[in-house]
Amino acid sequence: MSRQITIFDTTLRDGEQSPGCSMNLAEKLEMAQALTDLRVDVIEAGFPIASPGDFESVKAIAELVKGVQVAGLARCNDKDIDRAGEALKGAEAPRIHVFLATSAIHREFKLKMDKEEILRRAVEGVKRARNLCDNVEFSPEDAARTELDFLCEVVEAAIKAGATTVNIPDTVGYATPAHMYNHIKTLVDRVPNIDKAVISMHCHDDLGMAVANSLAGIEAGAGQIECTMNGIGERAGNCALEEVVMALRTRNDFYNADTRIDATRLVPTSRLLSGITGMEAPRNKAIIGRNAFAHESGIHQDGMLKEPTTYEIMRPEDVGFTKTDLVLGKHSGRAALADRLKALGHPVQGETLVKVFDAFKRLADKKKEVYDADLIALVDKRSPTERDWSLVSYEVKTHTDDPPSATVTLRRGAEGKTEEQTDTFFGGDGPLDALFRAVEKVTGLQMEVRDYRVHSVTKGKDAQGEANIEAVCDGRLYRGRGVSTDTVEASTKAFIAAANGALAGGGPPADVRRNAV
Ligand SMILES: CC(=O)SCCNC(=O)CCNC(=O)[C@H](O)C(C)(C)COP(=O)(O)OP(=O)(O)OC[C@H]1O[C@@H](n2cnc3c(N)ncnc32)[C@H](O)[C@@H]1OP(=O)(O)O
Ligand SMILES: CC(C)C(=O)C(=O)O
Ligand SMILES: [Mg+2]
Repeated sequence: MSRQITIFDTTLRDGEQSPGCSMNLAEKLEMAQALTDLRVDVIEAGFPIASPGDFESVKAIAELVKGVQVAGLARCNDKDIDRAGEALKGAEAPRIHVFLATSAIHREFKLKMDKEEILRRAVEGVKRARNLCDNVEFSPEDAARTELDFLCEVVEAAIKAGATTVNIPDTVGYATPAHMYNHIKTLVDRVPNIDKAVISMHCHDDLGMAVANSLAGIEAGAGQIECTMNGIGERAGNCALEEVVMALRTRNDFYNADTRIDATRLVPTSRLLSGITGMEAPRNKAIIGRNAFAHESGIHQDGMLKEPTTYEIMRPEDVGFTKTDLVLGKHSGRAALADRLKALGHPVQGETLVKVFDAFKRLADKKKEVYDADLIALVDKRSPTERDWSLVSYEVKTHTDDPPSATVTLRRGAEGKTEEQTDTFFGGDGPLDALFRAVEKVTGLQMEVRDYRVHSVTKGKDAQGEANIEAVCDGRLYRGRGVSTDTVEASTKAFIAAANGALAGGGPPADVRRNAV
């Protein structure tokens, strides 16, 4: 049977200390409910002495949430502890969390207290909190940089005074996994009453090791992890809840430990927090980032289609994503392209797949990501007849003081028997008009553009533009559509498509349409 690790969430306290992450009461309440639904064991709701607003938030959260412990932070002084006790009065399961730094640097420069005074104040603080609440956590702040002998002494005294949890913070993110393992193992081996309290990890991410250090503590015997959603917190942040929870679950074979967390709520909770704080998680963030279950490389996509465990150690549904995302781009291969086209209702195989794949790669070289609409635009093409012109190249020159000029090269004919023609037009109302006139010169048609629209059919800066043109030729109306990442090219293609319609003839009378409108 797996050992159950307590998840102490401090998103609303240490997380909120992250510059730019302050939350108002309504936001804190919404977040506290989401953390309860996520099934964290403890919510550290705030630091009640910090401000009237923080006191009210802790009080409101304590009264709102059920089935979860609510903690309030306090320094080792009477006012802080009493204020925390007051804020937590309405909680179903309150916890007072008192802290006092123990490292030499903090003793000498910040607190200006010697070891003796630290010991005395820690004991007094824990005892005062115990008079208000049965559930008391003590944190020797900066424990990771505290002399081990003194740390053992303080921890033993805090437990004797009534602490039910002893939290071992790496306040400045200085530790490495071996360092943290050694700290916790030393406490386990040397503190005589250590079995009377739960050992907790509270690691910061200054060297990017908060999750690894927390896990090292679990290996050495810790039973609680303090963490925040998306890893927000002081400076580089705290241990990320989603990462440490999924590390324990995915590597249960190694840790033989798990949590009560409903992991399917990780992504929604992460997104709620990003929405509230305006701090988006990076795309490549483990577990909850947009790329965490996305694959663009052909070899990986092929593996994923054959068997998802080839390239994924967790299932996206397990953490709250709907599915794996096979992103089509310049690194993708035929397997993923054919799979996506089939899902879009355009199954292609054999020679057609080879041709579409070729066009897809050329498009992907121009675009960061190829979207479904791009693919449909690639395959949804009527086959050209021998009479139809297609665009080979264009050049357009435009200047504020000179009239534009445009040169187009068009091709027509069947395989092996094609002709290319180039012509140039000087003048016109603008670059597009000059291009359309150049097309007219090649095709020998006279077309009057009656309607012209261009819009984006895919997302992003490198989106595909779609141009639609209605033009009149010999009193009849013809429509054309063109798609490209370059809107000028899309427009020229649309005009050529309308011209091909005119070459075929048989368009509706132009004035009939006008009356209908
Ligand atoms: C590692 C951590 O995350 S600790 C939590 C950090 N979080 C915060 O600080 C957020 C909320 N803080 C605040 O709103 C304010 O700092 C308050 C209201 C708590 C205190 O404000 P002030 O009274 O103006 O004090 P200030 O913040 O300037 O300095 C902190 C004081 O607390 C003392 N102190 C720090 N930690 C402790 C402690 N655990 N126990 C007792 N005293 C402490 C400092 O020595 C300093 O005392 P001094 O003024 O006698 O030198
Ligand atoms: C208050 C304590 C637990 C803290 O946040 C830290 O030491 O990082
Ligand atoms: Mg902290």
